[in-house]
Amino acid sequence: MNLKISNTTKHLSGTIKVTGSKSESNRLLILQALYSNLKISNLSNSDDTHYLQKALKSEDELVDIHHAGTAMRFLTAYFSTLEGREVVLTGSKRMTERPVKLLVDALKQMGADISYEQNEGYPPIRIKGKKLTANRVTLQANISSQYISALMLIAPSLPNGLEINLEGEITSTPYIKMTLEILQRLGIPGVFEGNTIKIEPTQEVERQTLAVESDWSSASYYYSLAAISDSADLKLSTYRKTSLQGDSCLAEIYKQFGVTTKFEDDHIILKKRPGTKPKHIEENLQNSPDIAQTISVTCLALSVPCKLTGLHTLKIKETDRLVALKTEIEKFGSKVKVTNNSLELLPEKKFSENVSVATYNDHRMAMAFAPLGLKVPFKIEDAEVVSKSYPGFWEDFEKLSFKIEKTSI
Ligand SMILES: O=C(O)C1=C[C@@H](OP(=O)(O)O)[C@@H](O)[C@H](O)C1
Ligand SMILES: C=C(OP(=O)(O)O)C(=O)O
Repeated sequence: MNLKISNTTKHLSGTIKVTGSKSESNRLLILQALYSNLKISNLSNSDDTHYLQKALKSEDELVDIHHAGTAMRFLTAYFSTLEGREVVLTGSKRMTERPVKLLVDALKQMGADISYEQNEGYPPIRIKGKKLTANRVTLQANISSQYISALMLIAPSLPNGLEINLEGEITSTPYIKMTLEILQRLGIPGVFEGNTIKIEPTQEVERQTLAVESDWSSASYYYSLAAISDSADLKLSTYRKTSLQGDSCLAEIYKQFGVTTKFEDDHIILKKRPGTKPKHIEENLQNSPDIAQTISVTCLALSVPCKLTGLHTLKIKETDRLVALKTEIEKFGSKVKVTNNSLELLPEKKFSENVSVATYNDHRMAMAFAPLGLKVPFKIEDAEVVSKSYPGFWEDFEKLSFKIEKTSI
């Protein structure tokens, strides 16, 4: 499905209920599989969460989690602990290019039986579930925090708990802290100090319901809309002032664009102070890689030069996001320089017309570009990709006066 999008509204206003955080949901689902006393509310309706739920219920040997990276990593650890169960865990073509070696090696250190079905280091993998008794593991922490969260999630179910020693610079740290805090909220003792994480063995947790906060990465597209608009008044629910999600740093980052965030009850109100535009933007996004695309496009729309660093994980996500951003932003006439871990935007004041943005099976390519419709009409290819994290995205944008038409390219 290709969409032509535009929006000529001067003042943006509306109320949007954003789906639950995919990161929180996917952690809680693994924990629910280990501790049946746990109930979850406001679960994400994303494809990734859906495929994880399906995988956890499946009794088949072949388990396919499509594009869901966290599900792939979390299930690799989970299935390794299921005694007597044998699965082949696979995903989309892109998933077979997303590395799992560091996680597999760590699990093997703990006694797991995992082998590669095709290419060493990548899915599909065959896992023969075993009782894992080792209580100490070391792994490199600068490639993906998902490997570390995966180990932390199974840690309390191991007979001796787990001590995880992290080597090298730790990337995407807020996601590790989110995992720890969710464990602690369930009553599972754990600490993360320096380069060491320790999780205590826990047989049972108390009966309880944990409420998932709505997704902050999804909120980023509304921050971008507010920043690009002449004026805005947007109400997003359900959000909390103290979030487990690192992407809540958006509230701070978008102040530079004149976007204010007011926390009220269970929602936030975004307002745009008219006439505020930064001279340039410089951010290290090592702790919040998923908002790199959003910020790049906000800056493109406002012709604000920007330099984003800490982007070394972007190459192994749904697509190589650095290359994808450069290719698609340059279609609008601006220049982009990328390295292995940074992106620099050298914007032009005008936008090329009749651009068609390719999305590379990456939900965030579609959603990050969408707010640019406030400045110039353009097309988005394969717009249904948004369902990976936010299936209702286009309906929600229509509520904000976006004109969205199906088109052939
Ligand atoms: O643990 C998580 O829920 C996630 C961790 C991050 O991945 P990396 O640690 O690979 O950067 C993030 O990009 C991803 O969308 C979700
Ligand atoms: C990187 C992402 O997801 P995952 O790694 O779980 O596929 C994302 O949602 O931006």
